[in-house]
Amino acid sequence: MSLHFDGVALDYGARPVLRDVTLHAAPGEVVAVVGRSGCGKSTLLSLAAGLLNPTRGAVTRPAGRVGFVFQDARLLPWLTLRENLRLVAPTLSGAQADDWLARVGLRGRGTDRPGQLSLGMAQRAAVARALAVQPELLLLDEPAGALDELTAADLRAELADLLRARPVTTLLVTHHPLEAALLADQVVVLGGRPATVQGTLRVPGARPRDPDDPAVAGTMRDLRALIARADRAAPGGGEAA
Ligand SMILES: Nc1ncnc2c1ncn2[C@@H]1O[C@H](COP(=O)(O)OP(=O)(O)OP(=O)(O)O)[C@@H](O)[C@H]1O
Repeated sequence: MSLHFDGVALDYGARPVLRDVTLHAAPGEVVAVVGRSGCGKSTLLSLAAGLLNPTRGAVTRPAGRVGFVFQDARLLPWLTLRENLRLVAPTLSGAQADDWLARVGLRGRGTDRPGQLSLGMAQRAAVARALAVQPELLLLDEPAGALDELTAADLRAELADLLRARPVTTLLVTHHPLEAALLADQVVVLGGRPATVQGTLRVPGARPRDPDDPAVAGTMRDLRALIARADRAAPGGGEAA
């Protein structure tokens, strides 16, 4: 099922945040959204989740469940990993929950509590929880943002494999050009204040992609050029600008 933003504007009270945002994610497609801090990426995810309504324009969302992964795992510390999964997917048996954990490299950890995990393991458990609901839409908000680079690389590889095994329409917010180049089919660059779509890039090559593939480096170059052009076209577009 697909996700469509058509001419979407969003104001918080009198404050315009997004203007004329159009993007389309076909069924099973991964669309990455990159942009400077504060430009409205989380707002875009809230619109995609149906937690906010656009001020103007239309958001057409897949009917069905939504899986979320945030920058931090947000597991309930007093529950086991198995119980954390079953809290959001109550129809799962304990064995099925363990199976999801095994798919993200956490075989045999179902009875652990979040406090027993490293950051990277907790983040993988959050991915398992998001996918265990069998979502029609997956929303990833900087999923590797809090991880060191080696752990982030593992998580990205894990996500790439999972999304190939079971494609889900996905909106991925990231600051990281490599993450977009590895995981996305399409990258949307947001910029300006209020933020508009400054450009869209189709990422060549089938997923999963090898980080050492020269095509991935080429995508990152193109993406950086697009971001730099967006900065010139819409200066002052973010808190970091
Ligand atoms: N509930 C709200 N009410 C008013 N303003 C808000 C609200 N939520 C966010 N904003 C403002 O809207 C703008 C966009 O915020 P948003 O969190 O969507 O940006 P972002 O690109 O996700 O930022 P970051 O990358 O730092 O997470 C910011 O200027 C923020 O201060």
